Amino acid sequence: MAGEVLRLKGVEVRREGASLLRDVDWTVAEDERWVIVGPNGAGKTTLLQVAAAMLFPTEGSVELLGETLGKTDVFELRPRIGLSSAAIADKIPSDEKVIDIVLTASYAIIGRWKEEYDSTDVTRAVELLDALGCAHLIRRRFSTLSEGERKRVSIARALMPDPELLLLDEPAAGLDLGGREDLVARLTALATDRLAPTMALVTHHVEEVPEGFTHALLLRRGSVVGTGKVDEVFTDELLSECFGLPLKVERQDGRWHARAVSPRA
Ligand SMILES: Nc1ncnc2c1ncn2[C@@H]1O[C@H](COP(=O)(O)OP(=O)(O)OP(=O)(O)O)[C@@H](O)[C@H]1O
Repeated sequence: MAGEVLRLKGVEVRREGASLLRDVDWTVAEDERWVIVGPNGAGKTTLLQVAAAMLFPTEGSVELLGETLGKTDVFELRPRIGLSSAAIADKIPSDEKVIDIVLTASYAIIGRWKEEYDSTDVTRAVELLDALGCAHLIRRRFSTLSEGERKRVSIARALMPDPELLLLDEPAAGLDLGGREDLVARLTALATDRLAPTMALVTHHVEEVPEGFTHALLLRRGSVVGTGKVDEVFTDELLSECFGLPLKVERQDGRWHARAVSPRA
């Protein structure tokens, strides 16, 4: 049986009197690929921040890669986790070269300074960029990339330190149809790669869930509405409860689709 990567028990996050997460239980095993789905403001990013050891819960316990949050040095724990999020992309200096954005992940820093990288690091960075369809961009400045290219470079960066857990916060947000489909195909390849890390991906849209993702967690107003295997969680009932409107959910050729049920139907 696969080992455990993450276990949240009774996790509560409160900020300025508001409950961002309430009594969240979530367990992730090594060979699982999770999607976290929910409407705006449900707490998805907050949950991912807890899973990335970037945010400590107000209450509850977090076991992460065999360590307990609050009893371990997070600076040793964080490099074992790959995180791709808009918040990180926003911190990248505008003149930073794509190759350096990926390379600097080896030191968990943003912005190349005077560090030395050996040829193995450079080869790995180029291979990752190539796997994500960005090899031709290595000399480009990040600020000149399209939204889709930025997303793919951010994922290559998150994979650079060979993480045990890969967390992707809305990787397909802002992409056009072609860009979304290209990214979903690349994430499908990653999800079905036996050697790829354990993964959790945040999205608003079931259409963005790549094949090969095995489990889903639904969040609404900070609470878990459903958790378990994707096909047991992506039901009309649970997704309707999660988004607060009557939805019809279908799976076709391995991909999911959801639409509102017309009142006349
Ligand atoms: N410091 C804070 N103080 C009070 N409320 C906060 C704070 N930080 C976040 N929130 C609120 O917590 C809720 C959850 O935020 P979070 O970013 O986790 O949601 P989300 O599901 O990722 O949303 P979205 O899909 O819109 O990105 C939101 O309503 C947000 O306004």
